[in-house]
Amino acid sequence: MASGTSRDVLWRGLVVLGRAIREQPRIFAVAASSSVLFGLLIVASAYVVGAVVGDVVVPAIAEGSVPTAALALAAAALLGLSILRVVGILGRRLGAGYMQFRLQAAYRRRVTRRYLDLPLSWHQRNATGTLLSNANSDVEAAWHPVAPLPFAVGTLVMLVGAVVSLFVTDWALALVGLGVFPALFALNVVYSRRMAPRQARAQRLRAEVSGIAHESFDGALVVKTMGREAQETERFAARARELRDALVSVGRLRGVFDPMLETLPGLGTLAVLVVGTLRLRQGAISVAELVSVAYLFTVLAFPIRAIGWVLAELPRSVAGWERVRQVLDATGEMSYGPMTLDPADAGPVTLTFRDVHFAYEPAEAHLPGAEVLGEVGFTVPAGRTVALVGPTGAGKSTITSLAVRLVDPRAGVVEVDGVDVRDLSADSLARTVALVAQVPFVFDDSVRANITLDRPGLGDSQVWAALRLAGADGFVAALPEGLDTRVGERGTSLSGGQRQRLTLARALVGRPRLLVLDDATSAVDPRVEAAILAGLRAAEPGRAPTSILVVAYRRATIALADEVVYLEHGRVVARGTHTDLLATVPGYADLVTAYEQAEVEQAQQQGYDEVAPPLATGLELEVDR
Ligand SMILES: Nc1ncnc2c1ncn2[C@@H]1O[C@H](COP(=O)(O)OP(=O)(O)OP(=O)(O)O)[C@@H](O)[C@H]1O
Repeated sequence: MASGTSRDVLWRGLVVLGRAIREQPRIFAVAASSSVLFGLLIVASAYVVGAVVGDVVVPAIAEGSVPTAALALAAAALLGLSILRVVGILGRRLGAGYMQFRLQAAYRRRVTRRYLDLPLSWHQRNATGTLLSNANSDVEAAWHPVAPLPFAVGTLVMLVGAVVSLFVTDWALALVGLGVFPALFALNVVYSRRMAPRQARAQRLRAEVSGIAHESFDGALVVKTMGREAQETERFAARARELRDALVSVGRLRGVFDPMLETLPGLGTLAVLVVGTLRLRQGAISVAELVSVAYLFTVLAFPIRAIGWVLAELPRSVAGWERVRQVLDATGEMSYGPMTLDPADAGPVTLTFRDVHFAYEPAEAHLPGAEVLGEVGFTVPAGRTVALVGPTGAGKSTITSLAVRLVDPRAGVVEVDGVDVRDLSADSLARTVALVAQVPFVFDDSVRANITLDRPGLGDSQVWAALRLAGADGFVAALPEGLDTRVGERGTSLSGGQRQRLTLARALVGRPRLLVLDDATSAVDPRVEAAILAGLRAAEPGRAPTSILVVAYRRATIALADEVVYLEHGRVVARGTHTDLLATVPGYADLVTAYEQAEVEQAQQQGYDEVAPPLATGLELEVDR
């Protein structure tokens, strides 16, 4: 079983190497041919050294003088071989390095590109730490054996050359070679087979350690506030210990096999000297030939290790490659249609949900996912605001994800201006709709970069206009370097409400024709929130009002909406104006009242991060509706 598995790993490893060669054929050709040149030069140098000893040194000792011409020729031959060997080493090393690092870079790009293409459901099933490990250490591991590969290929050619030259020299010495070389090869194979499960385990544990570390850092707040430091440290330490043990076991195996691999060629040289001396006595070989063969055995030892390096790295490479391939082969990415919504028309669009059903993919693929939305139908008319209201878990966030096509419905259709969102091109969709999530994500960059995200054609005037609309111009202007202020990792130098408004400005600067707000201003003072929403609804010179779908919890925000869609258990229970629903739907009235009480308590307990400015004239009337 074990050897079957190792054979399997060996085969799969060779397939991975084959892929590496197919991807970088030219660089591999340069590196491998340099290495073959080096290998053949090793064999040649053994015979040149033998010839120098036999034809120059021995006669010189016998006669007590050295003919200058012979000495000069010997020196020139040895120097020439050395220079050619340097060329071979240079070509091999440069080629192998280029090949390895180019493959790593290409696959890092492919993996991260794939992450961006894969759907939200895939990301929800895969931990961030694992994704980091895939793009980093798994890609590195996959292409690790590429570094010694050209050397190993050159060594194989060198071995064939060495055996042939041994047979040409003397059959008895050739038999010694035939005994030692296959034994070395076999030892390398046994080594790599033993290494296979150990390396695979270490690679898996590396990913797990990275996953736990990432989760602990990400959840540092929870860990600290809940006093879970010790448990979290132990959780990490336990897996780190497993990794340590796995690596120690790798090291132990190395410790056993490395000396054997080192000793075997030495024993070979000894055998050559014993057998060679006998053959010399019999007059079957000359001194030059004996020296050549003994020298050959000495210099062969090191290159043969290259085969071992490749074989020993194969299991780790296979483990890394399989994990990388899982990402590259993962399916479920959304295919986009060819349609676009007329970009010249920057006016608001109509969003329509028609009998939409949705279920999340279950954790276990064979189980059916429970339906979280059923028969959902409503419309956000162009330029109007619709509020989604419902108890927790009712499906509000799911609806916002469907509206911006982060996920697709199981049945039914989501339309923008009468076009199924699945038929829209990715570009057109991104230009038309924008989602602002409850948890804002801010990059460790300047305020300006966070808002423009390198989208073309966005100057400072547009950035300030968006900040104004998002109610963020005041605090940004007060920052030490204004738009150039860096906001720290995840915007740590900003308050929650400031971060939310920054992400709102980011969505607004692209002038979306439909804005989807998933409780996007929850950390902002309610009156500021209402002012922002009122500003978005109002048409200004040069700016049409936006269609807005907003998940709302506050009475003031809900009251601003033209229509309220009230959800319970993934179904639309009632639609109408806030006032109508208050009067006719008891569940709705209870919920809004409960929200209001919670709001008052929150305001009393913590307040908000910024004092509300006076509301725009006339807004108070609207809010108090
Ligand atoms: N990634 C997910 N995988 C599986 N089920 C999910 C996932 N996200 C949400 N759900 C389930 O879908 C249902 C609707 O969730 P959703 O987040 O849309 O509700 P919500 O109304 O926005 O809730 P809240 O007000 O608490 O944010 C819930 O039952 C929830 O458990």
